[in-house]
Amino acid sequence: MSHILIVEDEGIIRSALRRLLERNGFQITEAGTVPEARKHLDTHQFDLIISDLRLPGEAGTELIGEQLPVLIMTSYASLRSAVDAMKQGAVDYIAKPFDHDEMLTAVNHILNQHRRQQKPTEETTSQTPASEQHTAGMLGESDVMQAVFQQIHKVAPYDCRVLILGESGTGKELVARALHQLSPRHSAPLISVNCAAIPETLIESELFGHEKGAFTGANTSRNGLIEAADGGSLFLDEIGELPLEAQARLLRVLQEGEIRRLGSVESRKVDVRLLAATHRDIKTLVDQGKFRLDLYYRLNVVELELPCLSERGDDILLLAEHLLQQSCERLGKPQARFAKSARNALLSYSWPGNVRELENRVERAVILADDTLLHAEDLQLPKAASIKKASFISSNFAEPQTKTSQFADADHDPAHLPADDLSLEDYFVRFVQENEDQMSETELAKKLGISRKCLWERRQRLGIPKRKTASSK
Ligand SMILES: Nc1ncnc2c1ncn2[C@@H]1O[C@H](COP(=O)(O)OP(=O)(O)OP(=O)(O)O)[C@@H](O)[C@H]1O
Repeated sequence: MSHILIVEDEGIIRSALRRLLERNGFQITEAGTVPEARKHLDTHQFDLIISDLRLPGEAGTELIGEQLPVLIMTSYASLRSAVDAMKQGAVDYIAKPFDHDEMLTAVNHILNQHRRQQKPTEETTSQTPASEQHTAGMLGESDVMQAVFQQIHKVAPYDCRVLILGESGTGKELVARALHQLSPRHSAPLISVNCAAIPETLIESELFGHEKGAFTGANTSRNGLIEAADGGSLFLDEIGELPLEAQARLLRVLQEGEIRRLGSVESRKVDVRLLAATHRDIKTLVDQGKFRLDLYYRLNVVELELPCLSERGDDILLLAEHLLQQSCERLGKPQARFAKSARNALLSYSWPGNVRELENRVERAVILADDTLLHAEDLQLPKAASIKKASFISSNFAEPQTKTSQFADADHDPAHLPADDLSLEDYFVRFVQENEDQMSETELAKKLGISRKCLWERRQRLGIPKRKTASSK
């Protein structure tokens, strides 16, 4: 079980965070100040420190450098202080009040990454060729993944822009992290922005920053995320969703190496390495007039394409075993293993949701199985006939009998139900699946009467990643 040290002087926040993390299987120790935290560090082994930035006496950043990952919380949601913390070596930051899911995602991500980083060190001593097996936490022994790792190692040291392509859940964000970690910029921040998750009206001010009074509600001036990445790398995920106006501004930044905040007449120099990713076929977006050709050329200095999970052969088992071990540890369950039937099922399923879907199915199997030997049924893989749609829908749900997971049976797939029988969620799923090939995320959100951020969040919650289609990769 991972042991986390929480350093927070506000008792209410500290105990709320403790409850959240304990409910999710972590062992917790609390401290109110940095000296108190140091006493615990002297006597106990920890896997992660989560510390408030501003504490009475010494700042939370004083704990950085203890050989442990430090996640900084800041109620002063100023990007500047968070970025400063990252420059000093914090692995991530989170603004208070934090969202529970966001906190758990950050914690799990950091712990996974930390564990993976420990492994290559152990393996280097036993002469394993590190670059071929693990590239900054990515697993894969298949030829296709080895080719990807080689490309990453070749490209990372140079300052060139990289466009990462691949279906949803194939590991595009991990590739961006690897490129940053293996680059000379690794000690500066990597700022990741999901262009599909930021409301269209805010995207320009988030990226480029703004001056006071630049628009209604701009009460103070603010740095944008591009400036926050100065000296480091900027990862623009789902770049295909960037509105055309923001594309024009981004193009200017790339051409001139300068940024102009909204409402400002002055430009500032920025030194940022741009990494971008999309699951869409960006050339089709260019043909449709939705993506600027000149920006595409600027971004696409090196193109790196990730194979779908089903093309990675035995890597499916390698990843599944790894995820199984991680899930058992995280959930505090005895170590489980796959029976032959489960291994065969893992290899013959088509994995439309790729590694993310595999993660979800393995974790659910660990939670629900009564035994430590997991069988094919425990993975609840949809039958061949309903794989294409049903597998997306049930992949994120822990309970086997939820309304959504019953779609694994094609008769209950919302695509086959008459419109009158649909719940609002069914309707949402059906509408998205029927229209996503012809519409951009912005158009879909507009038709549904919700924001793009909300669309993105619901896609995550309902487990309907954007899928490969004629107009998307
Ligand atoms: N080769 C790999 N080894 C280990 N874990 C992996 C690998 N590839 C992906 N993952 C894990 O799968 C999950 C999805 O990966 P990631 O978020 O990088 O995918 P993505 O392509 O960026 O997805 P999306 O397009 O939906 O944003 C993450 O939890 C990541 O850690």
